[in-house]
Amino acid sequence: MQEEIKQYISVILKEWQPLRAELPQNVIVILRNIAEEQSDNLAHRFYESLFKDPAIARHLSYELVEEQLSRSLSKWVKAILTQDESQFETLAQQQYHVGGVHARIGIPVEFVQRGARQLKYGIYDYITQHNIETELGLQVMHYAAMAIDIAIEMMSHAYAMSHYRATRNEEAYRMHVLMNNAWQEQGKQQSALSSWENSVIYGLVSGVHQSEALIKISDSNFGLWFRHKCVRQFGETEQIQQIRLLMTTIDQKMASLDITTDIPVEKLQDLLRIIHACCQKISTYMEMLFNDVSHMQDGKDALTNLLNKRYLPIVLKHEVSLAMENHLPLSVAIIDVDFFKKVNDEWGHTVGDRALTHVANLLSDNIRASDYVFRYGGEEFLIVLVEAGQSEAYMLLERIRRIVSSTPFEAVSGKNLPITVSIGYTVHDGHPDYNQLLNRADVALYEAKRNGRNRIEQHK
Ligand SMILES: Nc1nc2c(ncn2[C@@H]2O[C@H](COP(=O)(O)OP(=O)(O)OP(=O)(O)O)[C@@H](O)[C@H]2O)c(=O)[nH]1
Repeated sequence: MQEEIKQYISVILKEWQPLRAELPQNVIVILRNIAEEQSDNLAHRFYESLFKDPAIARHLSYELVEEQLSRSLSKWVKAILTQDESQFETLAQQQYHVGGVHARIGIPVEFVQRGARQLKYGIYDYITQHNIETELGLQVMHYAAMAIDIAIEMMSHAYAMSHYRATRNEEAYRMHVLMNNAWQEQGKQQSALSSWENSVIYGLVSGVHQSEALIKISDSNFGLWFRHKCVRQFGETEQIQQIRLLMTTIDQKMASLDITTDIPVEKLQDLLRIIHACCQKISTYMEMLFNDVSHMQDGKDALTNLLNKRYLPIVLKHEVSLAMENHLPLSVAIIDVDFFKKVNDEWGHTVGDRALTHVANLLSDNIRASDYVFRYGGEEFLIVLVEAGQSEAYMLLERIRRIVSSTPFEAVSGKNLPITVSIGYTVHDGHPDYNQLLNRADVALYEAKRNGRNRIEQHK
């Protein structure tokens, strides 16, 4: 779990734990009774209030609520009202999980808050209907309301963070597009870097440095671009951090010069060597940065030219809501190259890379125009098969499996290697969280591997 979330949880638990620790036994008993007798009713009340608003239909179906969500919410109510401090840590993590699911499904936070209000009304009704003595009733209501608020706050935090990440991705994407032409920008900045290097070399060698202050790299045109635009456009990537370190090294070396006196030749040569080596490294990191971006910009994986994973959530979210709105089938498959490590080990990474491109090409040549194929991980691919239920997905995937195993891959001239893939797939079951599709396809893939590879398994 991220450090930021851990800290957040620890602050909230510090508030929640004493509330629970100080509860008198008779309050705990009533809370337990409410949980036992009322949690199903409260869950029902929660969803009933939501379905009064037609806007919720975009996010949830009655069937899903009936079959799954109501039960989960009832369990949630029980846990919030009855669990003690020893279980709070787990409870907190569950709130984060739920908040993340809500963000993926796109259930707005205000709907959850509206439903939570119904839980409080329900608990209040219980207290008044059971003629619970005022002081006791007040304590029950106080704890129940606080505990619900605390749990919802954690959920909302997870939701907001998830949204923030998605927005940041979108913003990064927009910034890339704004850059218009990455190659042009790259050329411009590479030449700003060389021109700074040249003027520093000239200054140092010709002694101009004694009369004019040498410009630090961080204050040069390149440095300004780096500090203001580059970091914002690319985010805190590994390359950005390396470039920053290299710039600091250069500036520190230059600051240590005594420019009022002549610099000894060896010292000068040493400095020039360092500056040159650092600038070359900066240049290489810049190239990597722009290379990644130009591929990111069109959502493509650099090696295989397939879609990269970054935009998978956008596609899956869209396809899942289309499937739900139009009652259409949808399948997702994860495809993994069998014993791929052996290919790398025996033939080297370059051949391994070519094998991946070979499989990627077979996949994209053999899916329907409507489907999506992603590079999902190292030697894993993911296919989104739109409007394909169990049998159609199986047919399409079986065709792909056969084509891969029967198309020769020439590792080196005259030497063909057998390549096979294992496939796990699953059919959308109406749940709005696309992560479930990914998890289920993954489990099925594991089965396909376990059952001997070069085969397909479906998760049911
Ligand atoms: N050449 C190359 N290799 C990669 C790339 N990405 C991941 N790999 C390699 O893929 C291999 C995956 O190996 P494993 O996960 O052990 O699985 P496997 O050998 O395919 O065996 P099974 O999946 O169990 O059939 C590792 O050796 C990775 O280094 C890549 O982009 N290029």
